[in-house]
Amino acid sequence: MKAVHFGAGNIGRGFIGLLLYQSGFETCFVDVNKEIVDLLNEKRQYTVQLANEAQEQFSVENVYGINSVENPEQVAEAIAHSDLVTAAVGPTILPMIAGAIANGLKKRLTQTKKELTIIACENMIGGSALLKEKIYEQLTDDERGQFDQYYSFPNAAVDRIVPNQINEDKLMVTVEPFYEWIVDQSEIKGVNPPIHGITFVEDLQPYIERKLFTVNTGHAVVAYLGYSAGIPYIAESLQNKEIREMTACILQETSKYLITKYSFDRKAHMDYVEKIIQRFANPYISDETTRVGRSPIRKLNKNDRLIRPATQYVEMFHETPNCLAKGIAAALSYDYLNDPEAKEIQEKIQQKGVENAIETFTGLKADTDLFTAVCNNYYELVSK
Ligand SMILES: NC(=O)c1ccc[n+]([C@@H]2O[C@H](COP(=O)([O-])OP(=O)(O)OC[C@H]3O[C@@H](n4cnc5c(N)ncnc54)[C@H](O)[C@@H]3O)[C@@H](O)[C@H]2O)c1
Ligand SMILES: O=P(O)(O)OC[C@@H](O)[C@@H](O)[C@H](O)[C@H](O)CO
Repeated sequence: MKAVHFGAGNIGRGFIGLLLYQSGFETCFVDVNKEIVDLLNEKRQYTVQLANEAQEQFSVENVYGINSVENPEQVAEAIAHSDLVTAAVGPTILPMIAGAIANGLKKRLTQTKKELTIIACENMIGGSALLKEKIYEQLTDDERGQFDQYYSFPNAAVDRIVPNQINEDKLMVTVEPFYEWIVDQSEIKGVNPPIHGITFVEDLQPYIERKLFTVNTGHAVVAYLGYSAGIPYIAESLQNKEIREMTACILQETSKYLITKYSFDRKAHMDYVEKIIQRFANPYISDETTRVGRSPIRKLNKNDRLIRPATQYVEMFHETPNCLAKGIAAALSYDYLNDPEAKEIQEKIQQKGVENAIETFTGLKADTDLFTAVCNNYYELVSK
């Protein structure tokens, strides 16, 4: 079996590539990073190491790379002969890989009429659906009809903390032991991809919201508050009492929303939250606050980990989630200027004021209690 995976980065190599190999796939990594692609082609294998006391190592073999800038034709050819296409490039990059996937899928139709599953493994609601939308924008009506018949784009939730790597061996990836990959099987045409480690579900919504609004909401807040306190790493940030308590409070708010919306068992959900805080505190991982806080405009989007649980909370309980409001304010105050999105937010705040920035980046309306709470928390944070 052959898989084409876009994005040979942390999660691509450290999670998706590992499970694909363990499930018997040959994996073609498509990336724009020449160094990584060349190394994959030279070594044809790499090592994944677990971030725990035993530091267990796994060898991932049967891999190669294609540089999509230099060799777009090879990418199309690989997709035409593949049994699975996956991606982990980041939500904002999905539109940029859509053309290459569209070309490959068109070529595939000239050679076989077998079904194919395409899965975007990004931290967002509806990642594969967005990829499909961007691919379909490039097709004729006739091609859309054929794609509808053979290709499916099930959404997914992917969970494994993979920090930025600082290994001498540039292909090696250190990952946390925990992992979860959940795929919406109701969308799949033909048989489910035979990957050990995927959990197939009929309705992904509870799983993706639980993951995004617990792991990623909590993670983002630790990152922004940690950064603002001058702490470079996530685990170290959690040792700060104020940050730990604020994170717990925010996760109480998202839990209240999730438990009410999806009727999760309270005890099981609170155990899930506790386990996640322990994962953040993993002493064998050095995860930078600037990695976890990266792309704050994306994270402040109305459908992402901060605003969506806050607005859903207001809608459901008719009260303001004050801790989430502080987390949102912390994201707005994130002034790591090497991050282009943080820079853009800070420039907007300087030029037009924080009220304008809140409206622009979060979509919150100025006459709401949540907007006022975010604004007040922002002024409090920056005056410290
Ligand atoms: N790292 C994690 O802990 C983690 C966990 C779960 C989900 N995710 C999600 O996985 C995605 C990737 O995250 P990551 O941490 O692996 O990031 P990363 O930066 O390590 O990897 C992204 C890779 O995509 C490549 N890329 C960029 N543009 C490309 C293009 N046009 N074509 C092909 N490849 C391209 C980059 O060169 C890089 O190798 C994100 O959506 C992230 O939210 C990450
Ligand atoms: O990848 P992002 O930028 O959406 O979020 C940063 C981290 O929270 C994220 O990568 C987590 O490590 C991951 O989602 C854990 O499963």
